[in-house]
Amino acid sequence: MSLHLDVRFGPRDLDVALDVAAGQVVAVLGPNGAGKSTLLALLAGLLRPTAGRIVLDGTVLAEGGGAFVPPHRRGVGLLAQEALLFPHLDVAANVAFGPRSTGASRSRARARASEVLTEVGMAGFADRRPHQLSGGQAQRVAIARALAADPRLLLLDEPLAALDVAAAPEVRQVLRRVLGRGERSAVLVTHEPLDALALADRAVVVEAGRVVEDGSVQQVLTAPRSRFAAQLAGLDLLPGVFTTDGLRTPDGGLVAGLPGDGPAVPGRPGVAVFSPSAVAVHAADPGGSPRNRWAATVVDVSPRGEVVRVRARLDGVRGHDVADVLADVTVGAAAELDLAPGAAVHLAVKATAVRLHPTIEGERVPVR
Ligand SMILES: Nc1ncnc2c1ncn2[C@@H]1O[C@H](COP(=O)(O)OP(=O)(O)OP(=O)(O)O)[C@@H](O)[C@H]1O
Repeated sequence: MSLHLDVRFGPRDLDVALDVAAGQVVAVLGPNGAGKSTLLALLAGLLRPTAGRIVLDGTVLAEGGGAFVPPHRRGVGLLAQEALLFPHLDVAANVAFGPRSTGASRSRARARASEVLTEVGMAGFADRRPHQLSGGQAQRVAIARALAADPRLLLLDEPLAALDVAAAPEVRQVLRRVLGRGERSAVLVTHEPLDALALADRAVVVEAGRVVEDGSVQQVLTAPRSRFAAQLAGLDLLPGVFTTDGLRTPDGGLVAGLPGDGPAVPGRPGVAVFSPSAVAVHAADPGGSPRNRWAATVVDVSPRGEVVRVRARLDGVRGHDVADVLADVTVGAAAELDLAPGAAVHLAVKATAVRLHPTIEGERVPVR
């Protein structure tokens, strides 16, 4: 199976292109309201794209203003946050429901249910009713139900989000097993970077209805190019435009750094990424090289284990919260500098601690 999607959904300003190769698991990350659920709804057939198309294994599932395959004929399985089992059916009948509704005989559907219940470690629960299951067990049954119809593509919408901390690991294990063999393609919407690391091969970051980042999960979390991924990874990120000397940031300054992944083409957008631990905080301008020094105002100071995390807003930028820089300083330094919201500070970070990555923001991801 392979998925090719290049769609617009006008009412929610979504414009996304995405290809998923056979057996690949793609995690879709992004802030609230970014369009992740809308993307899944378009794939599942709950919404029609206003333009563009979705093609699964050569079959056009939906085309703006044209073809539209209804949800139950798509060969797409959807797993939601809640298990949503039929309360009046036992576990086996819940799982057999999918194959039955696509025409399998009763015995064939039962046999298939038994196979997938074994796969998720729930074979011993076939006769139970949903109300006799824990949250984690119910979600494992829901996974079995999604698999029973042999979907060409699995859609997972925050499958662990509704589970308590004790149940999430066992369900994550089951998903690892189910997705880890490279036999099933899946799109996994998650807020949790650990789930992306544990379950996905690739991560796509969606912000404001656009793909702003697409790479291996590792790459997205260690060398983020989007504000959202930088927050997930706990890194600083300043957006800007490349010049021949570095990256011009919204405060008008120039950031120098080491090359990142990809070319720094003058005039093209990029980001400077660095760790809060690499940022030095001073009461007065430390002087020295003119680069990578900013006058800033402290907006928040919070303890964080052994260090104090300072959030400071660059003075050259107005009403632009992307220009906040996080700095981790020792408790002693925070006291000595008398750091509190409103304090004027100077920040400095060495060029060798900064990576300059090109970004795809504002561009369409090329469709292969
Ligand atoms: N049923 C709806 N009707 C109209 N607009 C909607 C509807 N659902 C979502 N939207 C809007 O569409 C945009 C994308 O929302 P969507 O739910 O897809 O984001 P999301 O990334 O899934 O967010 P979350 O992480 O909060 O679930 C948002 O601006 C949202 O307000």
